[in-house]
Amino acid sequence: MEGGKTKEKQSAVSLQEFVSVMAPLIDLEKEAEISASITSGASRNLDTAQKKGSAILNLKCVDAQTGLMGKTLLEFQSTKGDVLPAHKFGTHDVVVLKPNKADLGSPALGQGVVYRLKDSSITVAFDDIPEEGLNSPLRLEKLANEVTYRRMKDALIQLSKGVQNGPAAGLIPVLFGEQKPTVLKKDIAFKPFNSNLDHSQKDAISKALSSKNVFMLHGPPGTGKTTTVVEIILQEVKRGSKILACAASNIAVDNIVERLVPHRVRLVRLGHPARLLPQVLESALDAQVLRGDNSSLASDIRKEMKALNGKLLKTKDKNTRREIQKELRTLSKEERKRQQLAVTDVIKNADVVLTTLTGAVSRKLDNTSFDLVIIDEAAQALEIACWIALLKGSRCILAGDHLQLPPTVQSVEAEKKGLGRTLFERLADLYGDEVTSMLTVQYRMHEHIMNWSSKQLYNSKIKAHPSVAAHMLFDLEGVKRTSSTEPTLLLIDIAGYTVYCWNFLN
Ligand SMILES: Nc1ncnc2c1ncn2[C@@H]1O[C@H](COP(=O)(O)OP(=O)(O)OP(=O)(O)O)[C@@H](O)[C@H]1O
Repeated sequence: MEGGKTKEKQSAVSLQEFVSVMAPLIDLEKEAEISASITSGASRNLDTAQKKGSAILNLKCVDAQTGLMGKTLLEFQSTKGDVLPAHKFGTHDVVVLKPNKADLGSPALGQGVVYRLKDSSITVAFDDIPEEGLNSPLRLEKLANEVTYRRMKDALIQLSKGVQNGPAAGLIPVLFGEQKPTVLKKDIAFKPFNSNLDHSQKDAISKALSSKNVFMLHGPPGTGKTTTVVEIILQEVKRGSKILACAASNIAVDNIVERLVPHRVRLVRLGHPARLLPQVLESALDAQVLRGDNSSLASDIRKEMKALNGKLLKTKDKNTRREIQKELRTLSKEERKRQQLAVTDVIKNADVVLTTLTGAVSRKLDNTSFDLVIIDEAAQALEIACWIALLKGSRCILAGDHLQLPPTVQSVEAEKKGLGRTLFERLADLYGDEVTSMLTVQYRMHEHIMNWSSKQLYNSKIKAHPSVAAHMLFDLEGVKRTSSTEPTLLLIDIAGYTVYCWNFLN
């Protein structure tokens, strides 16, 4: 396996060492994130919070729409001008809505996920519409993502105890170097769904299919890592495997969903609808639940309950009231059961469940185990986040490139002590070529751009596919051949206003 020239191999880590080292590092990282957010001591004051970008004050609610699978979308604008003040909110952030004048620690009117951002407005998806307070000035506060840390801590606890009988019982010793990985001696032949696969992709897929516990797909930039992951999923579904496919980011998960949908795979995408790309919403759990029989039964029950509640308000007779309340309790129990059944049905019937790594902790997956857990972009995910998903399966495939950017770690101390060292990198050191295949044909860039990284990082093994090897910007439709489109690579030093131009063709 290619490991770059400067990287030093680190010694194997035991399960117990991993657990004891990681637990305090997760706390450090959580503290670093909280201290950058509104709840920190440094920003107890709302104006400071707004200056830091973690709160937007003086908002008015200008529109409310239902949609997005039962969520309520509330749009907010500034009461003080056309443009929102500078802020650090992004789509997918979890936020709370409060009256503008409420104290920092006061309860929220509602919690939601940022759905859309414009210069002049911010739209948030709420599960329930806040009942009161929307007519007064409001503010939004960005929440530190504490849930993620809690989920990682839980995975660590599960790892350290009680997993002996879980689905990953056989996988854990292999990933901590206590047992050797098992690989079938004979490569598995398969009939590809994608007829364009190159030799390195086919070879990797064959090896992935013959792996018994762990396989690593090393995909340098533009070499078709996700294309290969999709083919592996299709082949595994054909074999009858139930698969959990994850990545650290929502966008990477959606990318796989989009590529699987044309193959009519029975799949379900878990996650808040406000966080999904519009083109994958049909595959979302919420959408499929709403289409199910149990869900329409639950909705009938809710209508019945609404009518009964109306009757209850008008009834004075004690006995009749008691009867109605009893009936309401029974109906409420039935409604919850139907909702849960609707979710269970969808997950049970799916061959592929797709979610972010931290989303894999969902209660909805509590009683489901998988034949295979696939993690895309595994070299950009914290190892402990990978374990949230890995604990649910007996076999795993990790796809990534540990020679590209590592995951972002906010705490300098946690970074120094190893929080950012990925499972992908660790296994590359532990087992290397034994469990790894590298993709070697790239489909993205001109050969001259590729050559540098190929030589420095991948032992000159990467080849450019003929379709891109010599392609130039001016080959694109509508792009003129000029001094700035002629060079293969143009670096502009904007700090010194000096333009350096490398024309690799000369
Ligand atoms: N065998 C192939 N034949 C032709 N085109 C291919 C092949 N494999 C991948 N591609 C194309 O190469 C591009 C990169 O593929 P893909 O997105 O799967 O790669 P990746 O390695 O995941 O990318 P990234 O560098 O973003 O991680 C895509 O446009 C894809 O369609």
